[in-house]
Amino acid sequence: MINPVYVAIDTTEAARAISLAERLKGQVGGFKLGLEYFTANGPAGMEAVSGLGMPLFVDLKLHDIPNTVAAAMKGVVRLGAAITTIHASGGAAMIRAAVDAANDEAAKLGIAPPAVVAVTVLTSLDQAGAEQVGFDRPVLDQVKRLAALAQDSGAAGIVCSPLEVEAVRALCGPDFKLVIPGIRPAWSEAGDQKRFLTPAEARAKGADVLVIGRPITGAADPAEAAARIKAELGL
Ligand SMILES: O=c1ccn([C@@H]2O[C@H](COP(=O)(O)O)[C@@H](O)[C@H]2O)c(=O)[nH]1
Repeated sequence: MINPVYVAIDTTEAARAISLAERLKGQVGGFKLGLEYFTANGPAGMEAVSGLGMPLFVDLKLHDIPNTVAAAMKGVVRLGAAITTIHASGGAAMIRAAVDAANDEAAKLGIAPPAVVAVTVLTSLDQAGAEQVGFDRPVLDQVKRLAALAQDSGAAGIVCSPLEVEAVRALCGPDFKLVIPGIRPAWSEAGDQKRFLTPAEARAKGADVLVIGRPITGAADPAEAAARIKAELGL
Protein backbone atom coordinates (compact mmCIF):
# COMPACT_ATOMS: atom_id res chain seq x y z
CA MET A 1 0.00 0.00 0.00
CA ILE A 2 1.22 3.54 -0.78
CA ASN A 3 2.25 5.47 2.32
CA PRO A 4 -0.39 8.29 2.64
CA VAL A 5 1.74 10.45 4.95
CA TYR A 6 3.14 13.72 3.66
CA VAL A 7 5.41 15.20 6.27
CA ALA A 8 5.00 18.97 6.70
CA ILE A 9 8.55 20.29 6.80
CA ASP A 10 7.83 23.68 8.32
CA THR A 11 11.11 25.51 8.79
CA THR A 12 12.84 28.55 7.32
CA GLU A 13 16.18 26.73 7.16
CA ALA A 14 16.98 24.90 3.94
CA ALA A 15 19.74 22.82 5.53
CA ARG A 16 17.34 21.56 8.22
CA ALA A 17 14.64 20.82 5.62
CA ILE A 18 17.05 18.81 3.48
CA SER A 19 18.44 16.95 6.48
CA LEU A 20 14.91 16.06 7.68
CA ALA A 21 13.86 15.02 4.18
CA GLU A 22 16.89 12.76 3.82
CA ARG A 23 16.21 11.12 7.19
CA LEU A 24 12.47 10.67 6.54
CA LYS A 25 12.59 9.53 2.93
CA GLY A 26 11.95 5.84 3.66
CA GLN A 27 9.24 6.44 6.27
CA VAL A 28 6.77 8.79 4.50
CA GLY A 29 5.02 9.06 1.14
CA GLY A 30 6.04 12.64 0.31
CA PHE A 31 7.19 16.03 1.55
CA LYS A 32 5.05 19.13 2.09
CA LEU A 33 6.68 22.55 1.93
CA GLY A 34 4.68 25.66 2.70
CA LEU A 35 4.76 29.41 3.11
CA GLU A 36 7.32 29.44 5.91
CA TYR A 37 9.87 27.58 3.80
CA PHE A 38 9.03 29.17 0.44
CA THR A 39 9.25 32.77 1.61
CA ALA A 40 12.69 32.07 3.10
CA ASN A 41 14.18 29.91 0.37
CA GLY A 42 12.25 30.52 -2.86
CA PRO A 43 12.05 28.13 -5.83
CA ALA A 44 15.70 27.05 -5.47
CA GLY A 45 15.04 25.92 -1.91
CA MET A 46 11.98 23.96 -3.04
CA GLU A 47 14.01 22.26 -5.77
CA ALA A 48 16.69 21.29 -3.24
CA VAL A 49 14.06 19.16 -1.47
CA SER A 50 12.18 17.92 -4.54
CA GLY A 51 15.55 16.82 -5.95
CA LEU A 52 15.53 14.02 -3.37
CA GLY A 53 12.99 12.29 -5.59
CA MET A 54 9.88 12.12 -3.38
CA PRO A 55 6.46 13.56 -4.34
CA LEU A 56 6.27 17.26 -3.44
CA PHE A 57 3.21 18.96 -1.95
CA VAL A 58 3.52 22.73 -2.47
CA ASP A 59 1.23 24.26 0.16
CA LEU A 60 0.99 27.98 -0.60
CA LYS A 61 -2.82 28.22 -0.12
CA LEU A 62 -3.30 30.70 -2.95
CA HIS A 63 -6.16 33.11 -2.35
CA ASP A 64 -6.52 36.19 -4.57
CA ILE A 65 -8.37 37.33 -7.66
CA PRO A 66 -8.48 34.73 -10.47
CA ASN A 67 -5.88 36.45 -12.70
CA THR A 68 -3.32 36.65 -9.90
CA VAL A 69 -3.89 33.09 -8.70
CA ALA A 70 -3.58 31.74 -12.26
CA ALA A 71 -0.20 33.44 -12.71
CA ALA A 72 1.09 32.18 -9.35
CA MET A 73 -0.17 28.67 -10.11
CA LYS A 74 2.02 28.52 -13.21
CA GLY A 75 5.03 29.05 -10.96
CA VAL A 76 3.85 26.28 -8.65
CA VAL A 77 3.62 23.88 -11.60
CA ARG A 78 7.20 24.75 -12.58
CA LEU A 79 8.28 23.59 -9.10
CA GLY A 80 7.10 20.08 -10.01
CA ALA A 81 4.31 19.92 -7.42
CA ALA A 82 2.31 16.70 -7.17
CA ILE A 83 -0.27 18.39 -4.94
CA THR A 84 -0.92 22.08 -4.33
CA THR A 85 -3.42 24.22 -2.43
CA ILE A 86 -5.72 27.16 -3.03
CA HIS A 87 -8.45 28.53 -0.73
CA ALA A 88 -11.97 27.40 -1.66
CA SER A 89 -13.35 30.67 -0.29
CA GLY A 90 -11.68 32.47 -3.22
CA GLY A 91 -14.78 31.44 -5.16
CA ALA A 92 -15.74 29.46 -8.25
CA ALA A 93 -13.94 31.66 -10.80
CA MET A 94 -10.72 31.63 -8.78
CA ILE A 95 -10.79 27.85 -8.35
CA ARG A 96 -11.47 27.34 -12.06
CA ALA A 97 -8.66 29.76 -13.00
CA ALA A 98 -6.22 27.89 -10.77
CA VAL A 99 -7.12 24.49 -12.21
CA ASP A 100 -7.00 25.76 -15.81
CA ALA A 101 -3.61 27.41 -15.23
CA ALA A 102 -2.22 24.23 -13.67
CA ASN A 103 -3.41 22.14 -16.61
CA ASP A 104 -2.19 24.63 -19.24
CA GLU A 105 1.26 25.06 -17.72
CA ALA A 106 1.72 21.32 -17.18
CA ALA A 107 0.74 20.64 -20.79
CA LYS A 108 3.23 23.27 -21.96
CA LEU A 109 5.99 21.60 -19.94
CA GLY A 110 4.92 18.07 -20.85
CA ILE A 111 4.47 17.03 -17.21
CA ALA A 112 1.55 15.80 -15.13
CA PRO A 113 -0.45 18.64 -13.55
CA PRO A 114 -0.58 18.83 -9.75
CA ALA A 115 -3.74 17.86 -7.92
CA VAL A 116 -5.20 21.27 -7.06
CA VAL A 117 -6.96 20.92 -3.71
CA ALA A 118 -9.01 23.63 -2.02
CA VAL A 119 -8.70 24.47 1.67
CA THR A 120 -12.15 24.62 3.30
CA VAL A 121 -12.07 25.54 7.02
CA LEU A 122 -8.61 25.62 8.60
CA THR A 123 -8.06 22.85 11.15
CA SER A 124 -6.86 25.46 13.66
CA LEU A 125 -10.43 26.82 13.89
CA ASP A 126 -13.02 25.39 16.25
CA GLN A 127 -16.69 26.33 16.02
CA ALA A 128 -16.19 29.62 17.92
CA GLY A 129 -13.19 30.57 15.76
CA ALA A 130 -15.12 29.79 12.59
CA GLU A 131 -17.99 31.99 13.73
CA GLN A 132 -15.55 34.86 14.40
CA VAL A 133 -14.63 34.91 10.71
CA GLY A 134 -18.26 34.87 9.63
CA PHE A 135 -19.06 31.19 9.15
CA ASP A 136 -22.48 31.38 10.79
CA ARG A 137 -23.22 27.67 10.49
CA PRO A 138 -21.74 24.45 11.94
CA VAL A 139 -18.17 23.89 10.71
CA LEU A 140 -19.23 20.62 9.09
CA ASP A 141 -21.86 22.40 6.99
CA GLN A 142 -19.35 25.06 5.92
CA VAL A 143 -16.82 22.38 4.93
CA LYS A 144 -19.47 20.54 2.90
CA ARG A 145 -20.58 23.76 1.21
CA LEU A 146 -17.00 24.63 0.18
CA ALA A 147 -16.28 21.03 -0.84
CA ALA A 148 -19.24 21.08 -3.23
CA LEU A 149 -18.13 24.44 -4.62
CA ALA A 150 -14.57 23.16 -5.12
CA GLN A 151 -15.75 20.01 -6.87
CA ASP A 152 -18.17 21.88 -9.11
CA SER A 153 -15.35 24.30 -10.02
CA GLY A 154 -12.92 21.57 -11.11
CA ALA A 155 -10.70 21.07 -8.06
CA ALA A 156 -9.25 17.58 -7.59
CA GLY A 157 -10.11 17.59 -3.91
CA ILE A 158 -10.14 19.53 -0.68
CA VAL A 159 -8.31 20.06 2.58
CA CYS A 160 -10.45 19.58 5.70
CA SER A 161 -10.07 18.07 9.14
CA PRO A 162 -10.41 14.33 9.77
CA LEU A 163 -13.70 15.01 11.55
CA GLU A 164 -15.35 15.91 8.24
CA VAL A 165 -13.91 13.15 6.04
CA GLU A 166 -16.84 10.74 6.10
CA ALA A 167 -19.42 13.43 5.32
CA VAL A 168 -17.38 14.91 2.46
CA ARG A 169 -16.69 11.45 1.05
CA ALA A 170 -20.42 10.71 1.04
CA LEU A 171 -21.09 14.05 -0.66
CA CYS A 172 -18.27 14.12 -3.24
CA GLY A 173 -17.63 10.46 -4.02
CA PRO A 174 -14.67 8.08 -4.03
CA ASP A 175 -12.46 9.92 -6.55
CA PHE A 176 -12.41 13.28 -4.77
CA LYS A 177 -9.04 13.68 -3.05
CA LEU A 178 -9.28 14.30 0.69
CA VAL A 179 -6.06 15.84 1.99
CA ILE A 180 -6.14 15.88 5.77
CA PRO A 181 -4.04 17.85 8.26
CA GLY A 182 -5.06 18.00 11.91
CA ILE A 183 -3.46 14.62 12.50
CA ARG A 184 -2.28 13.88 16.01
CA PRO A 185 -1.00 10.49 17.18
CA ALA A 186 -2.20 9.73 20.72
CA TRP A 187 1.35 10.31 21.98
CA SER A 188 1.67 13.84 20.52
CA GLU A 189 0.54 17.33 21.55
CA ALA A 190 -2.33 19.13 19.83
CA GLY A 191 -0.58 22.51 19.67
CA ASP A 192 -2.73 24.93 17.64
CA GLN A 193 -4.77 22.18 15.96
CA LYS A 194 -8.41 22.24 17.11
CA ARG A 195 -10.09 19.62 14.90
CA PHE A 196 -7.90 16.50 14.91
CA LEU A 197 -7.82 12.71 15.07
CA THR A 198 -5.08 10.08 15.11
CA PRO A 199 -3.51 8.86 11.85
CA ALA A 200 -5.31 5.50 12.05
CA GLU A 201 -8.66 7.13 12.79
CA ALA A 202 -8.29 9.54 9.85
CA ARG A 203 -7.30 6.75 7.52
CA ALA A 204 -10.20 4.53 8.67
CA LYS A 205 -12.62 7.37 7.89
CA GLY A 206 -11.30 7.52 4.31
CA ALA A 207 -8.58 10.19 4.17
CA ASP A 208 -6.38 9.92 1.08
CA VAL A 209 -3.42 12.00 2.27
CA LEU A 210 -2.40 12.52 5.90
CA VAL A 211 -0.45 15.75 6.48
CA ILE A 212 1.69 15.44 9.62
CA GLY A 213 4.23 17.99 10.75
CA ARG A 214 5.33 18.59 14.34
CA PRO A 215 4.56 15.11 15.72
CA ILE A 216 7.33 13.97 13.34
CA THR A 217 9.62 16.96 12.84
CA GLY A 218 9.50 18.01 16.51
CA ALA A 219 10.28 14.53 17.83
CA ALA A 220 13.65 13.74 19.36
CA ASP A 221 14.06 11.15 16.60
CA PRO A 222 11.92 12.17 13.57
CA ALA A 223 12.59 8.95 11.65
CA GLU A 224 11.52 6.87 14.66
CA ALA A 225 8.31 8.97 15.03
CA ALA A 226 7.51 8.52 11.34
CA ALA A 227 8.19 4.78 11.59
CA ARG A 228 5.86 4.60 14.60
CA ILE A 229 3.08 6.29 12.61
CA LYS A 230 3.73 3.96 9.69
CA ALA A 231 3.35 0.97 12.02
CA GLU A 232 0.14 2.43 13.52
CA LEU A 233 -1.21 2.62 9.96
CA GLY A 234 -0.33 -1.03 9.41
CA LEU A 235 2.18 -0.23 6.66
O1 LIG B 1 -6.43 23.48 7.56
C1 LIG B 1 -5.19 23.32 7.48
C2 LIG B 1 -4.50 23.50 6.31
C3 LIG B 1 -3.14 23.28 6.29
N1 LIG B 1 -2.48 22.89 7.39
C4 LIG B 1 -1.02 22.66 7.28
O2 LIG B 1 -0.72 21.31 7.65
C5 LIG B 1 0.44 21.26 8.43
C6 LIG B 1 0.12 20.65 9.78
O3 LIG B 1 1.29 20.66 10.59
P1 LIG B 1 1.26 20.10 12.09
O4 LIG B 1 2.62 20.45 12.60
O5 LIG B 1 1.02 18.62 12.00
O6 LIG B 1 0.17 20.80 12.83
C7 LIG B 1 1.01 22.68 8.51
O7 LIG B 1 2.02 22.81 7.53
C8 LIG B 1 -0.18 23.56 8.17
O8 LIG B 1 0.23 24.71 7.45
C9 LIG B 1 -3.16 22.72 8.56
O9 LIG B 1 -2.58 22.37 9.61
N2 LIG B 1 -4.51 22.92 8.57
